[in-house]
Amino acid sequence: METDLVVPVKALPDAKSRLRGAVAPDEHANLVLAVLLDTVTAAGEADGVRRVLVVSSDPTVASVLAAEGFECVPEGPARGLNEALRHGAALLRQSDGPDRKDKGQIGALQADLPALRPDDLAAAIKTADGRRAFCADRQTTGTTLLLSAAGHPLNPMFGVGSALAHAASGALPLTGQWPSLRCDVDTAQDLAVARELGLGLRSTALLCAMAGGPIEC
Ligand SMILES: Nc1nc2c(ncn2[C@@H]2O[C@H](COP(=O)(O)OP(=O)(O)OP(=O)(O)O)[C@@H](O)[C@H]2O)c(=O)[nH]1
Ligand SMILES: C=C(OP(=O)(O)O)C(=O)O
Repeated sequence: METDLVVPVKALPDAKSRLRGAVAPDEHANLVLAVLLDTVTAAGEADGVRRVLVVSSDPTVASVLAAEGFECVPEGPARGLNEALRHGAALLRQSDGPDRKDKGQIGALQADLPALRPDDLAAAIKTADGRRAFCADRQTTGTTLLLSAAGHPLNPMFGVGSALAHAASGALPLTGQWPSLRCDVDTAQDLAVARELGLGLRSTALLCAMAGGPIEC
């Protein structure tokens, strides 16, 4: 069985506000884009992943992803992270052929995993084995990956304390090590941890290119 992933991204001027200050103000949007590209590149290379669909109404996000060959659709009429995820999941389900209808697993993957390794994501999906499941972030309170049960709705509950909410909804906590899947970057400190794990090519290139930036190359 293969899994389709929805990756939500806010409008760039508002995105990753807690990460502001990690790089110069005029590089913030480029950092958000580099982190996104590293995330979707690794996700697309993971065994068990069939499609990666970004949901964002930001035109720059859409054009950068299109240029790199990734799928992006605008948000639907309802605003908010969980609404964007539901919208992406519905579009994926609608486009399923008869062989997959009502059988596929859909996941929500955060867009801020710049150290993501395809093998960590593949191992988490394999462990879920078609069950509703989630992977908590390294602080254990947030969620970096939520998987629907095969053929069932995603029912996303992202937001403050989402790990508890997902567990309470019956999702299986995925407890493997998978540090790259747990390291979402909300703050400059998270970015430093991701850097220790090993950033993807885009984030590495951006940070290296910045004179006096946080990475010495
Ligand atoms: N499409 C869409 N994505 C969203 C929305 N709200 C949050 N996201 C995305 O959901 C993911 C998780 O959100 P956060 O980690 O809180 O990221 P953020 O909201 O950009 O960060 P902060 O401004 O620091 O809270 C990020 O990839 C966001 O871009 C939304 O309303 N629509
Ligand atoms: C919205 C979430 O992300 P974060 O905690 O990284 O803001 C979440 O984990 O549910």
